[in-house]
Amino acid sequence: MTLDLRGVSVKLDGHRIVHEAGLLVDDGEVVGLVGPNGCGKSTLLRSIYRALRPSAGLIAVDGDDVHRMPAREAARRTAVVAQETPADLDFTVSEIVRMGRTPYKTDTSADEKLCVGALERVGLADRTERIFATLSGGEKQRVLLARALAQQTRLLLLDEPTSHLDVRHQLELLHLVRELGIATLAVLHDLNQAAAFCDRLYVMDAGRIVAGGPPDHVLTPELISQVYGVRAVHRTQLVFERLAD
Ligand SMILES: Nc1ncnc2c1ncn2[C@@H]1O[C@H](COP(=O)(O)OP(=O)(O)OP(=O)(O)O)[C@@H](O)[C@H]1O
Repeated sequence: MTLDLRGVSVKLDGHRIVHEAGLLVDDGEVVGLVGPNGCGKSTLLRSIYRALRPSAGLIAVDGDDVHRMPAREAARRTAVVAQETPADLDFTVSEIVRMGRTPYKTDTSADEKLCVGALERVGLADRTERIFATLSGGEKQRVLLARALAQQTRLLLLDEPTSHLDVRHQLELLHLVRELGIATLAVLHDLNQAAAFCDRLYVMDAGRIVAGGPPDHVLTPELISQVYGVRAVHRTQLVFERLAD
């Protein structure tokens, strides 16, 4: 499954927030989207999962325009882990994860098994009957990932998936996503983490994609200073790894 964006512009309330963005995620590739607050990353991601319609350009998943396919077909191809929405709050954990099966119109014991398996993978099999609203921020984020896993798509979109997670759960989520081996586009804020975890990065600034390529090529001190207005300095620091590694 590939994701191909060409000349995508998105307007909100008459303001052009994303300007002619182009990017590519190949099958099995993990690609990061980084950039300063307010540069348009979430807006671009929302246009890919059809929460917003672009004013211009093409968003193709496996060659087909996502905005011209039925919603169910789009949901069979693309899963998203974004921030929680108010609509999720009153459901139990297992109900939320079962929503991942909605595009398939089935309700079988195989679906049930898949959902239990997804919750096991994120380490929350013991929370199935809890009301989503009562979970911690990190637990909520992992439930939303379990829902995306249950959706069994070949393309995964992640919007700041580690923002509420402690260091161990951050590493576990990132490793889990890598293990899935599916095309992934992730909005990330931690540049070191993005560099370690992604095959390629795109950098956004003021609504435009200003750089793209392997992390080492993209995250130069010059670009970081131009885009973020800070100096990048190499220093020895604590690096965190999973105990299993
Ligand atoms: N309805 C709206 N009308 C006008 N501008 C909007 C609207 N919604 C969002 N924006 C603006 O669009 C810009 C891009 O927002 P977006 O959430 O895509 O940025 P982001 O890069 O994901 O930021 P962050 O890193 O802070 O999450 C921001 O300046 C935001 O204020």
